[in-house]
Amino acid sequence: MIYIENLHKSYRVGKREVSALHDITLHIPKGKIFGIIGRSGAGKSTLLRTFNLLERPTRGSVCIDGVDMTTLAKADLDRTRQHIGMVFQNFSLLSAKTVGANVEFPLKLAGGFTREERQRRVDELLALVGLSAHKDKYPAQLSGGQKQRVGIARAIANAPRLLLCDEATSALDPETTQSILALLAEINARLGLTIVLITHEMQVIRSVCDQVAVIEAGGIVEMGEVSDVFLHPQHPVTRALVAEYTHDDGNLAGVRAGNGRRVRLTYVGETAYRPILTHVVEQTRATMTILQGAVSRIKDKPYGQLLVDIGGHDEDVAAVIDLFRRLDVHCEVLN
Ligand SMILES: Nc1ncnc2c1ncn2[C@@H]1O[C@H](COP(=O)(O)OP(=O)(O)OP(=O)(O)O)[C@@H](O)[C@H]1O
Repeated sequence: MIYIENLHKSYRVGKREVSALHDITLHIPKGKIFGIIGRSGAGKSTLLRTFNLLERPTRGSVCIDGVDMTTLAKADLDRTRQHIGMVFQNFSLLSAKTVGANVEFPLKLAGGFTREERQRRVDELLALVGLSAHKDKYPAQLSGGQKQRVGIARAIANAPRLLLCDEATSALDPETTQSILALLAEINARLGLTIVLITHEMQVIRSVCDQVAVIEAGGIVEMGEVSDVFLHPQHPVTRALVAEYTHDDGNLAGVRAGNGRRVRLTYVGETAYRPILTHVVEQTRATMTILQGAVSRIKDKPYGQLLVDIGGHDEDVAAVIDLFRRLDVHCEVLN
């Protein structure tokens, strides 16, 4: 649905040309939630803003549903933009207008609706985001999470095909963040809307995204299904972002264990519910010490990740690793 090819963006700062994005190529399938993660200054906002041409690329193409946005004349671009919603970190609500009027605003801009039609649509949208009781309040009377719900209702008012989220949860506390992410997931599932979000938090990616691109210094360094990238990060930047989230640096300085092999075990799907550790301990002669572990979910998929120390004779340790692999457990030997 979205194809970005060989995209470059540079800014002129004084006499210097500063490159913000270089050679970005990515494909986002229809109906998916696609996350772009990176550190501050990596180029996330610039990249997101090229999707609706708020930033015009210096080179390259941005094709949405077969139309290269960079080739559109102003009137066509304005029309196409009405099918691309955007949600902002600071909500960007009109403070002098009520919640209802904020959501109605893009419908008025688009034109073609009667007053009654607009009111019906506003009521529908406020029900969808759980704010029916707040229609006549002003933004200042709402919590951050409620403001973002208004921002989302406004962004999807014209039934866009694509929703761009610019750090939509960065200003919110962890609990509110989860409720907003759940709302985005629900909208994605119910309306089949493609969502592209940028974030600096792996937690956001893990909770809702299907696919992810990791961006660093204006280039994509790793991209793929979230379960692959999160559980088997390859690039140092991705490894660091995952390690910050899991508090797992692979060394666990200060944790004392035997002199065995330190192994990271990763398993996804149904395996997460099976008593595999008991099975392996019963079947082999090695000892096993759990140094760190988590059983959680990547979007809807359960996974487990354990750091263990496996002690015993070399052949016993090898037998354990072999048995884990036969049980579909990914083993990464760290020492
Ligand atoms: N209008 C501009 N003029 C000059 N340089 C810019 C401009 N906008 C962005 N840049 C530069 O482009 C690079 C990418 O910036 P961008 O805002 O896209 O990063 P980011 O990953 O979104 O960062 P953050 O998470 O801090 O918002 C940075 O080096 C930034 O200084």
